[in-house]
Amino acid sequence: MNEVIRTHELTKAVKGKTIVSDVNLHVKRGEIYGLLGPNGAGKTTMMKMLTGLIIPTSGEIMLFGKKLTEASKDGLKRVGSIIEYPIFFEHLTAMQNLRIHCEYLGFYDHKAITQALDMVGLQGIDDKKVKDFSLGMKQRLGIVRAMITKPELIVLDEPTNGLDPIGIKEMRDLIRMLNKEYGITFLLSSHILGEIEQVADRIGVIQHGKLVNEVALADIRKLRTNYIELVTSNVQKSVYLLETELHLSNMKIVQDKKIRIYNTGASPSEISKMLVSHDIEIEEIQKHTSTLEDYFYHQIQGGVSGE
Ligand SMILES: Nc1ncnc2c1ncn2[C@@H]1O[C@H](COP(=O)(O)OP(=O)(O)OP(=O)(O)O)[C@@H](O)[C@H]1O
Repeated sequence: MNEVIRTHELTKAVKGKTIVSDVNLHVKRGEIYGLLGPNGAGKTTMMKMLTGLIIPTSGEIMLFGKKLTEASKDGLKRVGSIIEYPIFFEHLTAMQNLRIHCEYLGFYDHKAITQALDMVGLQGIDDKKVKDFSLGMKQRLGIVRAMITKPELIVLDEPTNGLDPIGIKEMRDLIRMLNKEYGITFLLSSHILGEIEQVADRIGVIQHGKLVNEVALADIRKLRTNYIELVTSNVQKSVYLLETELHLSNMKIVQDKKIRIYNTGASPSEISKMLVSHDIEIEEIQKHTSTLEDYFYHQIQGGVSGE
């Protein structure tokens, strides 16, 4: 079974308002899948349905190839999750919190707790109460708690929200390590492309409750193109000269005064030298590479920021 999650037309409506609409999501075993979308797009609602916290209005969820229903929640035993913020008993230590969690699950294995603490670098904090933890440590402890039952899939809702840059990097490294060393599949959500692109293998873009696209980051990177952008008031004559003098053919006029020249062997200085020698006035000339932001911007027409 290569697919850990597959949904078919998954939909959630609350009080007549559709929050998640006909989503067909596919998460493959062993990958880090990033669900990317602006605030309010429906990411948390998706994750709540996938982890059995809320019931879909319609559609289907397959977890590890088995249908998730009210009557059959077997697949959830193989899933760990943190949805929204991890909540702890603040006046207790990490170990005490984890013991209570294990007792609640009816699963007590002291070794599994210490192993999980070691794995995320939280060893040696036995006496420290959770109220004295940084947000980054709380997030790590949340992951320990999600990992105790040795899940094959971990679902994390905005795991870097509120963390400082060092905390963000540590969280990213931890997710990567757990994925590579222990083969854990991850489903993460974020509203920041710059963050998710550094950790995810594949991205699903969600907006207004709809999954706009699912794409492997490696495939988008292959689509990146280089181009030179030229601004001049004499567009027609410039195009003619570029074709006849430099034998460039792959270009388009993108605005009144702007020409984009794609896959060119010529450099901006060669182009400007040639045009100037024909009395063309150049207002601006610059080399560009299309970015991931460009790609996603076109996907959702400006709804996701690359901040
Ligand atoms: N129980 C509910 N009742 C009414 N509206 C809800 C409910 N749950 C979510 N919503 C609305 O549905 C939309 C999607 O919410 P959701 O929390 O899933 O989005 P999100 O992508 O996770 O955004 P955020 O990052 O801001 O949490 C929002 O407009 C939210 O206000």
